[in-house]
Amino acid sequence: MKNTADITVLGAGSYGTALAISLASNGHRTLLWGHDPEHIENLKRDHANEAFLPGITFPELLIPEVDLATALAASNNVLVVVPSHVFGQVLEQAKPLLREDSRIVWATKGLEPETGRLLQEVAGDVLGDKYPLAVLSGPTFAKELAAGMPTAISVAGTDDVFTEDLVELLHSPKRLRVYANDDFIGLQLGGAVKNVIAISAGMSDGIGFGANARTALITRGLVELSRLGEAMGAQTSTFMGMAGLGDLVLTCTDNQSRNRRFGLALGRGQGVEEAQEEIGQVVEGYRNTKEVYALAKRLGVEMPITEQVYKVLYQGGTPHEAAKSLLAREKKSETEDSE
Ligand SMILES: NC(=O)C1=CN([C@@H]2O[C@H](COP(=O)(O)OP(=O)(O)OC[C@H]3O[C@@H](n4cnc5c(N)ncnc54)[C@H](OP(=O)(O)O)[C@@H]3O)[C@@H](O)[C@H]2O)C=CC1
Ligand SMILES: O=C(CO)COP(=O)(O)O
Repeated sequence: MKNTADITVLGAGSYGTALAISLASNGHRTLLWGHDPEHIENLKRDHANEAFLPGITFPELLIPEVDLATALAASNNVLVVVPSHVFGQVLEQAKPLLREDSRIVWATKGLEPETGRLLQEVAGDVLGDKYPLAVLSGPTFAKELAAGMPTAISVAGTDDVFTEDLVELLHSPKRLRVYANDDFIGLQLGGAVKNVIAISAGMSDGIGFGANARTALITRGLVELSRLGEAMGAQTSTFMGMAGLGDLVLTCTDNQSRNRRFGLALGRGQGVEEAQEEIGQVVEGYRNTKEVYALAKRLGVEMPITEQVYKVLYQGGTPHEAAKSLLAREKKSETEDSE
């Protein structure tokens, strides 16, 4: 009995812990696995994750676990919440320890480094097509979720029963609305591209531009996301929902976003490395700008904001030059799609 759980969460950083708190608050026994034994000892001792979510006490049903085999044997529902650059590696580690009936969902937002593949492709590559897969995506700052503040999120995947079960596990009439969605690709892409646009919004504010510029970036960022989504087989209507417009507005406008704060620092003249170090947590958009830009080029999709963020992060461009280039673009119709 001791080792059974309703769900196991892999990744004991800010978002993995917040989701584990939310699930346990819903009355589900939740194992939270992390790879650092000292960190997990601290979680057990403090009944809180003081390193990532200070001051938030764990519900009783949240159990920190350091042994991956124990964590994966405890439940067939496995929620992966590690940064995208270690996603494949963590699945490789998990693979020999999974159960026959395991089902895998992730809340990681990003693409695979170097290849730019969607995480569904990475999961398929590592695990084959035996396990149901799903993704959670939407505007959800870890701290607010963990504090039980009202939040909404979307879930989509390969298996309707799994998607519905995830809605049941996560949904709370008091705190968390969970929308089922059938656009697996769109939800993943929205979560990756919004990080890049949040960096651009941060840069704009860091330079000292105002609400007009920020809003223009969000709006045209949404157009870039929709164009890329269309080229990849997503449903463009998805991007008017939680994983598109929702997450863009959240991360482009609020300083809880690490991607936005990273952009702010760059806009104020800090270097890329210094800005990342100062944030001290994962800034998915840093790596993912490279992947999103490469993907857009490969598919022939025009993404001028993404291109400018890429130039600042990887080609020595400055935020001022990026702004100048965007403003100096050819005049065009707002609804024109190809240019
Ligand atoms: N925070 C948020 O509000 C939200 C985050 N997300 C997404 O969730 C994902 C995780 O982000 P978040 O929790 O915020 O990041 P954090 O930086 O807060 O935490 C990342 C965690 O992953 C751990 N980790 C790193 N490498 C490995 C590994 N190889 N095996 C196991 N664990 C590892 C880190 O451990 P260590 O510290 O030891 O390196 C750390 O505990 C990202 O893709 C992010 O975009 C999505 C929505 C909201
Ligand atoms: O994805 C997030 C909120 O939905 C978190 O954003 P950051 O990774 O920019 O902090």
